[in-house]
Amino acid sequence: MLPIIRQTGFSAIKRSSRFLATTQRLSFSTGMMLKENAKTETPGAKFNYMQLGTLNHVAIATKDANKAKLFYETVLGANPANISEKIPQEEHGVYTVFISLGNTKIELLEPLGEKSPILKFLEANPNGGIHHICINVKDINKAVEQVKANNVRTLGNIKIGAHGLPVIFLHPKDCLGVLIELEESKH
Ligand SMILES: C[C@@H](C(=O)O)C(=O)SCCNC(=O)CCNC(=O)[C@H](O)C(C)(C)COP(=O)(O)OP(=O)(O)OC[C@H]1O[C@@H](n2cnc3c(N)ncnc32)[C@H](O)[C@@H]1OP(=O)(O)O
Repeated sequence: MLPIIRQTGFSAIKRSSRFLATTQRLSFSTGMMLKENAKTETPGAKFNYMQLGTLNHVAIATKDANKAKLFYETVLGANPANISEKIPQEEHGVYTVFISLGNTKIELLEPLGEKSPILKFLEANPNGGIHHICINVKDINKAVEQVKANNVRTLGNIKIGAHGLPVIFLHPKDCLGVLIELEESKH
């Protein structure tokens, strides 16, 4: 039994059990070794404070965003009023088109420039495919602190994303094979 449980009574036991369950789930699902001292720290101080929010968008890489946009509109019946223009995101090396679905969005990504981060993905997947998911977080700095404490690599620094809000990408090799973008948002 951990020293913290012996010393601080029943409510601490409940909190510690919840915390340990959380760290065990994290350890199981990511297959990563959690830092040795994490189990003895105050519940919530190092883990689970980033407050994962709703799904912001699912991003689909494509060689031609206008063609993809037409597919969503004409074949899948997306309301044109819910589809954005194709917008260059110079800092990210992509063009984006957003299709609002009410509770979330689809982001169509087309490469912009020779250094676009989605070029290799499209080489490997010439017909395009799901490139990343974006999840809202309340505080991106805390989120970065928490993922780094769990040995998840961030890709580059926090940047301003397509919605004018801070975003950061997490390495797919550290996230069960999924490229994850976190966006600081109230949702
Ligand atoms: C506008 C903005 C916004 O929404 O606000 C955006 O969306 S910007 C959207 C575009 N921006 C970004 O994606 C920024 C973050 N992305 C990156 O830094 C990069 O694209 C990486 C994810 C590191 C991939 O790098 P790179 O293209 O050089 O490929 P790589 O061949 O070295 O990839 C290393 C390993 O990761 C895998 N890998 C690569 N891309 C992946 C993806 N999207 N999902 C899952 N796995 C992926 C590869 O298969 C490879 O695995 P193996 O080693 O097993 O073969």
